[in-house]
Amino acid sequence: MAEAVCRWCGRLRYELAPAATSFGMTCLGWLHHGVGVDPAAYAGYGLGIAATGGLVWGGLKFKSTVATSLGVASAGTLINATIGAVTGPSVPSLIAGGVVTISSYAVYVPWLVKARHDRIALQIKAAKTAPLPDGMGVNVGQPGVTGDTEEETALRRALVALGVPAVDVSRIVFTDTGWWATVTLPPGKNTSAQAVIAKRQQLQANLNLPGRLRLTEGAQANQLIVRLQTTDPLAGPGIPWPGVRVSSIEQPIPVGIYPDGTEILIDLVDGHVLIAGGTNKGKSGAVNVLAANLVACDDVALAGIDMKPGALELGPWQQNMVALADDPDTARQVLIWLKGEMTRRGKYLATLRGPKGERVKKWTREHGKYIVLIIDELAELLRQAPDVAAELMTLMQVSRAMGIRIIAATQSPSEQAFGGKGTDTRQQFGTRIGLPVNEPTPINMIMGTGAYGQGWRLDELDLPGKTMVSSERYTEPREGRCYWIDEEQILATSLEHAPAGDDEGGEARPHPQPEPDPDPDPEPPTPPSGGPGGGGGERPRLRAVPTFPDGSRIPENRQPLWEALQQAGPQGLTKPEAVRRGICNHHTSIAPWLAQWITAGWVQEDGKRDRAVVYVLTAARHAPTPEASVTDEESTACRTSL
Ligand SMILES: Nc1ncnc2c1ncn2[C@@H]1O[C@H](COP(=O)(O)OP(=O)(O)OP(=O)(O)O)[C@@H](O)[C@H]1O
Repeated sequence: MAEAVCRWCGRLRYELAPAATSFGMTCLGWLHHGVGVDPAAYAGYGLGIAATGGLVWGGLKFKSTVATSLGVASAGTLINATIGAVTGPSVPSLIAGGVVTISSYAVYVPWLVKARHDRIALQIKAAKTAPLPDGMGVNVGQPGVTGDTEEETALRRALVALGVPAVDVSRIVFTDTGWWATVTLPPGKNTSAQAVIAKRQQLQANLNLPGRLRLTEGAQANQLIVRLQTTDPLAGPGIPWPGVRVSSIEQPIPVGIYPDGTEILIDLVDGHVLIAGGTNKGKSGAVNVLAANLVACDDVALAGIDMKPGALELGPWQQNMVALADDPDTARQVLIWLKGEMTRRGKYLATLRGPKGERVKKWTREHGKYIVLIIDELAELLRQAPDVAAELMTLMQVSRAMGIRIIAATQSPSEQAFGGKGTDTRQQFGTRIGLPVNEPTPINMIMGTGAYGQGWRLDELDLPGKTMVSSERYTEPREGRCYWIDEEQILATSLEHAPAGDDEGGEARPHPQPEPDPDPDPEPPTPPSGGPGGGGGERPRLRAVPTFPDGSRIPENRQPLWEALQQAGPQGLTKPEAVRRGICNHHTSIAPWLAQWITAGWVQEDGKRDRAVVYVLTAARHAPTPEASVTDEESTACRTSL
């Protein structure tokens, strides 16, 4: 309390000076009255009043405002003290004190305002006209540019040296991690908060205080919030993930913490989530923390698209997922399935009525499981399969009401990465988890238009996993750090929450529908009768894409010939035989294809049969392991049954 009062008095020292002087002199007079005033003292008071009167007379005569003002102030103060000394604490003394104080303010306030205005104007002029040689800065050593703390003084002087002397600096607030203050900037050409934010490095250098400087725009365009972080509680190798914390997707999922120890919460039911940042800055960490919590939710069916070859990132969660795609073809199938599921759910919701007979417009866990699709490397997906952008857009726009959520992670959040003009899916991400980036350019792409200027400085996040989250819950930029989940935790969590009793996962996720057809069926099946229905939908059946031994895709028109060669085995196949089997007709030119395959070493000519060349597929010897071979079976990366 005492400290707060002292700070307040320190801040307003110029404003309080006349009142303090008058009060002090009145008290001195009363003290003198208390100890007894002798004739010599009366003579002293008289002499003093005469001398100050003389000063006033001299000042008026020689037209010196300073001497006159000084004389009037001193005379008033002395008269006040004399009355106090003569009468002691009394009504006349109080009246004299009041009159002197009020009169002094009548003169002092206009002077103070003018002096301050002149000083600021002078500083601005000095900064703008640069009377000093370039690079020397403005001399800010003059008394007057001071605050009531060392930090405020440093800040004021740093701003003056930058050419934007503060009109006002709010009281500095000290926190566990540093301090912050709101600065009101002067009018001028380049004195807006935005302009100062752009010169952050220079201001930090001018400030010359240890710590990291952060600047954001305040409530008004001329207000600047200055934060200096002197200690970083989020530093260090990582904040260990505390384990699964939710049992339903409708609960907020903790993904990290803020410096004050509060958790960063993601409300997945509120909307889709974008996770974006530079390479190796912690995207997978954030994805895994979300996935680890989601696999533990009974009301979630998880699906994944991982564009890292071999589903490197989402692979560990495969057993907890209804489908995991790892290439454009299977990704396309997952999206088609999801769209079918969306339609099915929409039709199911349309059959439901609320307690008052109203239509049900929003999916909740009572209607069945939510479906969460995690896409790792969104940009890569849209680059390799640009045609899915429209599919994705539809899903993102419409699927929320049907209990479908998308979590997309990307490291190159360009417009193209979101589907390009017309299908820019960015607007659909209600929650954005921004991770460190190497340069400011992608910040507005990730956090939204104008975010950089509003302080979403992802480029200033200095450690992997550091994050700024924008969502309905968090509207102000604030630095936090994602939990770090290690491989063992991922494996243990995945195992713990894997569907029990069946490696293929069939038993663990009871399905309201009979085993689905091999091809995704966009027709909405009838919701199950009785229990809470419609939630499960069909597990997508992802088919492996036939490929040549080098992994490239076999074009559709060549697949029958390739398969016929496979079936023929060492006996080989001739063109007339191929024609007889309906693979081609006499006019189809299959020679160029066969020539290509011979060049690639997959097919060999093996003499003649009935005067026609026999072609034998030798690629079996080069073919990959059975798991990866081209068959009618599902790809192992893309499990299909629940
Ligand atoms: N939350 C975190 N806390 C501490 N360290 C982290 C955190 N997240 C990531 N890291 C560190 O950064 C490294 C890279 O993280 P991660 O693999 O998640 O990045 P990424 O952005 O997914 O990479 P890529 O660009 O290859 O997809 C990790 O190996 C780890 O050392």
